[in-house]
Amino acid sequence: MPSMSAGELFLPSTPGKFKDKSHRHFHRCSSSTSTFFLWALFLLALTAAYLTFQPSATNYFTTAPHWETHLRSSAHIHRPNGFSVLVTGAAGFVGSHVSLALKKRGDGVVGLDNFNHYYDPALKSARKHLLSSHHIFIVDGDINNAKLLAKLFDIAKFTHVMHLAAQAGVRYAMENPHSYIHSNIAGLVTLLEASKSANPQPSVVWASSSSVYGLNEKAPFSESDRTDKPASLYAATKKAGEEITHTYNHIYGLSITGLRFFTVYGPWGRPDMAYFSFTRNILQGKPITVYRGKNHADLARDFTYIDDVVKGCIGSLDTAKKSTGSGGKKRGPAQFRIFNLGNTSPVTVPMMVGILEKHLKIKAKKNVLDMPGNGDVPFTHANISYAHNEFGYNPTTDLQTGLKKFVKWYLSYYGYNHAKSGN
Ligand SMILES: O=C(O)[C@H]1O[C@H](OP(=O)(O)OP(=O)(O)OC[C@H]2O[C@@H](n3ccc(=O)[nH]c3=O)[C@H](O)[C@@H]2O)[C@H](O)[C@@H](O)[C@@H]1O
Repeated sequence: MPSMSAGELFLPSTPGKFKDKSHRHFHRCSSSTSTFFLWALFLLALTAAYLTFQPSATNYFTTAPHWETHLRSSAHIHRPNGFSVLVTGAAGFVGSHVSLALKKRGDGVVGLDNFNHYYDPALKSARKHLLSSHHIFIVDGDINNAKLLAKLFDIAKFTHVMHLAAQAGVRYAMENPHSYIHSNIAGLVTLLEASKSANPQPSVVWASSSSVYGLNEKAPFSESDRTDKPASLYAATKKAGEEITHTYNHIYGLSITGLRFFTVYGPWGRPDMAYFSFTRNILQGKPITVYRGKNHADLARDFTYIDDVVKGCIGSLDTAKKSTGSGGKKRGPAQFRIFNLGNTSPVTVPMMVGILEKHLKIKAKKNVLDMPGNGDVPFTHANISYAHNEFGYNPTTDLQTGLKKFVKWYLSYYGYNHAKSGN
C-alpha cells in the first residue's frame, strides 16, 4: 500500500483542490457573476455533503503526528507465540477489559473506537486513559472507515481481530434504528472486507448476543436452537451478523468465532444497562422502573460477570484456527463457531434489585410496570457446554459477588457523595 498521510485517509482532496477546479470550470463555462455563484454554491454543497458522510474519525490523526509509531509499538508482541490483536470497541465495557487482559499476558493490542455519545463519553475517555497507562493505543476512528482499516492492517500485521464495536442496547433500537444498521451491519461488513483483504488474514472473534434467541421458550438456550424469532431490531442485526460472518467464512476462508454474550455486567460497565442505572437512581433517591412479564411474571436474565466473559473471549482467541485465505482468495475451508457465553443461572430482575439494595444499604423506590412491547424478552438462560468442551469455559462469579464488586467500583469511580447528590 502506498504511504498515505493521516489526513488523506479521510479526505480524498483538500479544499484547495476543490477551489482550483472551480476556477477552471468557472473560466470555461461562463464569466458572468451569477454562474460563478451557482458553481460556488454547488461546490460548497458538494463539499458539505461529502464531509457529512465521512466517518467521524479525524480527531486523533490531526492531533497526534506520531500515531503510526504508537500503533506499531502497541501492536508489538511481548511473549513467544503471542498474538497481535485489533480490538474494536476498545473504549467500551467488554473491549477495555479484554484489551487489558491481552496486554497483561504479553499480546500486542491496538484499539479502535469512535467514542460515540450513546452513553457518557467521559466514561469511555476514562477507560481509554486506563488502557493508555498500560501502553495500549486506541485509534479514534469508525469501523465504517475502510481506508482507515486498510491502513491499520497495513501497518500492523494483526493475527486476530476481536470485534466488539457495536450499537448495543435492546430498547434504544426503537429510538434510533439506523444506528444499529450503521454499526452492526454496515460496520461489520466493512471490517470483514478489510479482514479478508488483509495479508495475512486474521482470525475474527466477534460479539453476537443472547438476544438472538428472541422469543424461544425452550431453556436453557443452546447454540443449535432456532434463532429466527428476534424480538428487537438489535437482535435482528446481531442475527444478521451471524449470517454475514458465515458468508465471509464460506467465500474467503476467514476463521470466524461468534460469541453470544448474556447480559454482561461489572466494574467499568455500561450506564445504559439496568443494574448500572438502578444503582445510580437508588443512590440518588430516585425511583426505578422494574418491568414484569405476562401474567405478572418476573423477568429474568442470565447475568454474566465481566471477568468470566473475558476468560471466554480469550479462550475463543486461543482456540481460533488460522484463516485459510490470502489476498482476498479462499485456499481451503476455515473454522466457523458460535458459542454461548452465559452464567447458566438466571436471576429475576427484582432479585437483582434486592442484591443492589443490600450492597448499597438503601431501599429502592420501585415502580413496577408491565413490560412494554419494546424488544425485551422475558428471560435468558445459557447452556454453555459447547464453550466448556472447546476451551474450558467455566463462569465462577454469581450475581451477589459480581454486583458487590460493581458497587465497590461505582462508589470509588463516582464517589459516594457525588453519586448521592445526583451531580
Ligand atoms: O444479553 C444480551 O445479549 C444483551 O444484554 C443486555 O440487554 P438486557 O438483558 O436487556 O439488559 P438490561 O438492559 O440491563 O435489562 C436487564 C433486565 O432489566 C429489565 N429492565 C431494564 C430497564 C429498566 O428500566 N427496568 C427493567 O426492569 C429489562 O426488562 C431486562 O429484563 C445488553 O444491554 C445488550 O446490549 C446485550 O446484547
